[in-house]
Amino acid sequence: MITFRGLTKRYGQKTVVNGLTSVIETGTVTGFLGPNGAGKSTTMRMTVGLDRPDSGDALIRGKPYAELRFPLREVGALLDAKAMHPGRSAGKHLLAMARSNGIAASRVEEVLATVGLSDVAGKRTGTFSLGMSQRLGIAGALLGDPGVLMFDEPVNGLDPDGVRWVRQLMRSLAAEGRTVFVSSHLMSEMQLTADRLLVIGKGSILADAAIGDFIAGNSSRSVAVLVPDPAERAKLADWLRGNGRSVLPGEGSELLVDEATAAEIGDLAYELGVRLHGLAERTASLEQAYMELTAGSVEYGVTA
Ligand SMILES: Nc1ncnc2c1ncn2[C@@H]1O[C@H](COP(=O)(O)OP(=O)(O)OP(=O)(O)O)[C@@H](O)[C@H]1O
Repeated sequence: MITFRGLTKRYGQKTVVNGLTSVIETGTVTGFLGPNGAGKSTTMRMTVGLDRPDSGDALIRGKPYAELRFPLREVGALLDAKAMHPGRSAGKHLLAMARSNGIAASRVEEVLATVGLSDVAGKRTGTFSLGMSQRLGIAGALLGDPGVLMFDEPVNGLDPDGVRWVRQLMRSLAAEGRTVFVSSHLMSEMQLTADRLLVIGKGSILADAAIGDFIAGNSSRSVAVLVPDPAERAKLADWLRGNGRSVLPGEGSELLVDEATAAEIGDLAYELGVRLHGLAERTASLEQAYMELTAGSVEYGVTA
């Protein structure tokens, strides 16, 4: 569990993390989302003692990071994949980390195998591609077998196979009862990986919810209805509009009815004698819900 209590960070005049209060639960993957510059990395850095909060705190299983005797055994973090000594081999890099935290040297081989880097254990990390560095960073996070894991954009630079591997890894870490806190800009990936979401904009919380509730609460539900006969299509659309419903023409013979259920529209069509070729509820994607929620919090956007 990670607990944020009024966590606040200012750089000069700017408050980049503003009174963040939340509990990141064990046994779940919590996605940490927000536009560029929202304060995600700063929050994660403060959690592992790399930045000092101006007020408030972040606790790992109830303790500040500075009070953890062997921090790598409590919390593993991948924050900046390229932040390692370029002249050191992957194996030596992990061995140094293990030694500093009283972790058995045998863990090095284990985690290298887990991330698929056993064959390049002797290679200098400076020669690694971004994807390999990400894998090594993940190996470092797993090294101490910690109960809390934090990953800042872990799929950055990974190929599709690697992206899927990270997704499965996050899911299995959470299934083992660990706390997994992960930031990403890949909404489709987050939709597949996360149980809960913490969304921030300009340093403040915009949403803290289960992913299903987040999508339902930040997007409208619609039903796509396929009515092959134009006259019947107009009849159905007119009836709905006459009853205060919002109806938009879709592709071809399709109508899109806002805030409706398939059962409701199916029953109505039956009563009106309108023949249907299709009826499907459209659930919004995480991307749509996220875009609607964060529209006012994008700092570094371009106007289309
Ligand atoms: N060392 C620093 N000195 C001054 N400002 C900083 C420093 N580190 C971060 N900032 C500022 O804090 C804000 C939050 O940055 P942060 O990297 O935490 O955002 P983020 O949500 O991780 O963004 P991204 O999605 O782009 O990685 C930004 O405006 C950034 O410019």
